[in-house]
Amino acid sequence: MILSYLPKLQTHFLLPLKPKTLKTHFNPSLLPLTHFRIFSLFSSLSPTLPTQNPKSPISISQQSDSDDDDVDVEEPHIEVSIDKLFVPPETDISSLTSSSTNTKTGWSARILKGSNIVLSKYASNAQVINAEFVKSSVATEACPNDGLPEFALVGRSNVGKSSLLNSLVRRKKLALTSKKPGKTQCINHFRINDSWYLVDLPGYGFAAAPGEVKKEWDKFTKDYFLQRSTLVSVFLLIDASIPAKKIDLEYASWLGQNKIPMTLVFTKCDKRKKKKNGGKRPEENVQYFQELIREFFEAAPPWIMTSSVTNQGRDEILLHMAQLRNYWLKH
Ligand SMILES: Nc1nc2c(ncn2[C@@H]2O[C@H](COP(=O)(O)OP(=O)(O)OP(=O)(O)O)[C@@H](O)[C@H]2O)c(=O)[nH]1
Ligand SMILES: [Mg+2]
Repeated sequence: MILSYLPKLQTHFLLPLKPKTLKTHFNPSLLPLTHFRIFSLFSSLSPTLPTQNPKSPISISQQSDSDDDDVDVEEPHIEVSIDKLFVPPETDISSLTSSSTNTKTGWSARILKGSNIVLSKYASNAQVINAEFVKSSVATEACPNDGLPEFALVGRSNVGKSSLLNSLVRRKKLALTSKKPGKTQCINHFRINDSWYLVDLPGYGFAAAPGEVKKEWDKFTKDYFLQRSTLVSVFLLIDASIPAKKIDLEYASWLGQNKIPMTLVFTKCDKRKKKKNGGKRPEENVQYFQELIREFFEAAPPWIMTSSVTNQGRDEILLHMAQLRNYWLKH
């Protein structure tokens, strides 16, 4: 096995930064939704997309099964232009615009629901059969050294990193969660199916911890990103129930500048009451974030909408992790 970063061969995975510095001020309201090219491609977890004229938008509904007070049953629509799709290497997307299956391989590309991620032939063995906590570390050198591939969950304190991990492994309390920001304080390794790791990290931004302690978290977390050779991709969590935060854009920018592969995971998509959340629906916040991120990235990073309450996006993230992992293992 060659322990190299997945994206080295593909600009789609590299997400190169434009040579720009982050603006100190941004105003999402200056970026109306009409700036998006109206061209939709979506799929559910059905084997192929329905036949569509690529110029006519496809409506996709995302139903919630939660009875949370903050959840409503409105079906959101997000539109993604074809040039904003995340296309894994060796993936032919011609079948996205037709129902035809590649006759040689019997395989046909599709887009994961609530995301811009095209599913490739590498997306196998996505189920979690077992998951176990392995260790907590506060330095990269102290992390497990068995060479297994891993995915790290990072994001602002309280964004839902530990909750997402529990959702992915279908366990309520494998990772500890709290309403109080600052719960996770170490690099926590969880081994999945004895073959790969999910890594829960401390949050950045506001946390119930002294400044010096938070600086220390930031230092060992960033050192881990820069040094960890088995890190396949970072999953940067963004709260979709509130408008974009500058600190999240700065974090995405830092990851990009350091060429660290990244997937954006929008959390708390079940929180849909406009009044409670600054007047925007999660899908609107997601779209604004896409627009803002375009300032810093030449290619669209992969992104996906999730909820640890309704488990929205759980199967899709596992499929995406499977394709990143299997590609990494073969290259
Ligand atoms: N409605 C809703 N609440 C969520 C979701 N994910 C997490 N939460 C809540 O958000 C709070 C923080 O969740 P955690 O998973 O502990 O967040 P974290 O990012 O690990 O936080 P730190 O470890 O402190 O950095 C908890 O009260 C969770 O129940 C979600 O998808 N929807
Ligand atoms: Mg946590």
